[in-house]
Amino acid sequence: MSERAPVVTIDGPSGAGKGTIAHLLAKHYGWQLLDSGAIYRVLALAALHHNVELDNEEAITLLAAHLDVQFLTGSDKDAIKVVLEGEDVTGAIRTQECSNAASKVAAFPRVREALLRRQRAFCKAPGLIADGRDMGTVVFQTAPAKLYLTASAEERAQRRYNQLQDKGFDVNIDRLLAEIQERDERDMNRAVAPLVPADDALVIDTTGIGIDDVLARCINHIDDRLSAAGF
Ligand SMILES: Nc1ncnc2c1ncn2[C@@H]1O[C@H](COP(=O)(O)OP(=O)(O)OP(=O)(O)O)[C@@H](O)[C@H]1O
Ligand SMILES: Nc1ccn([C@@H]2O[C@H](COP(=O)(O)O)[C@@H](O)[C@H]2O)c(=O)n1
Repeated sequence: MSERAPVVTIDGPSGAGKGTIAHLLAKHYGWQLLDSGAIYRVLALAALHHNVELDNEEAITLLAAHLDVQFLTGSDKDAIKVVLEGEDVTGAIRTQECSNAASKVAAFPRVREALLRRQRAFCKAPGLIADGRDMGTVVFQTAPAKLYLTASAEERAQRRYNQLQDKGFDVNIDRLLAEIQERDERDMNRAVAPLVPADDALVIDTTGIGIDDVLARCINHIDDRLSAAGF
């Protein structure tokens, strides 16, 4: 990690609003953005493409160590293009199949180890907003400002339902809720880097709170923590 580039970590379960807030914060501060979930999603997709069994830790670790992925920012800074082995997979990594597969491969300790350096390389001046599950607890443990966003599983399922409906997908809310609960269970109870708030994270329960309010609370906290840390 570059010595003086500050990192803000945002962890939490699926649908808590991490990605939304991370993008807004990256824009607000003019910093780099790490969507670490996208790395696990790309790895899962690579496994599916190469017919690697999702329970084969050794083969998945090898894939992780050699993952040929690029995150490209074009003129529209909000849109990050994800390219796996030369193929644009920006949309393909967002399917429900890929979400579940990502959370399976993410449970392997050696896979997580193999992806650590790649994630830390995102930390560059003037600063980094890092979104994931273990950003504050493992990957950027010394970050000066840490956030943990959460919301009830029902609200998170409703948000995902609205998001998918807006995109024209026909979805079933009970199924979305079951998938969110299954992923929470796997992410929170795995042996390595389980999803928990870092001891020094500000936890925000966003149930019933709009995006603008959540953003304002995050900025207040970050500004306080950065100035306390001398940034
Ligand atoms: N506070 C909020 N109130 C209402 N809707 C929200 C709020 N925060 C985010 N959303 C909406 O919820 C959906 C999911 O948000 P987002 O993708 O940011 O979640 P996430 O935590 O990054 O999920 P994942 O970990 O699965 O990527 C989006 O459609 C977003 O606009
Ligand atoms: N730091 C992280 C980020 C993600 N994961 C796993 O990947 C899955 C997909 O993540 P999204 O944020 O894109 O939904 C997630 O369910 C986790 O299993 C992780 O382990 N660590």
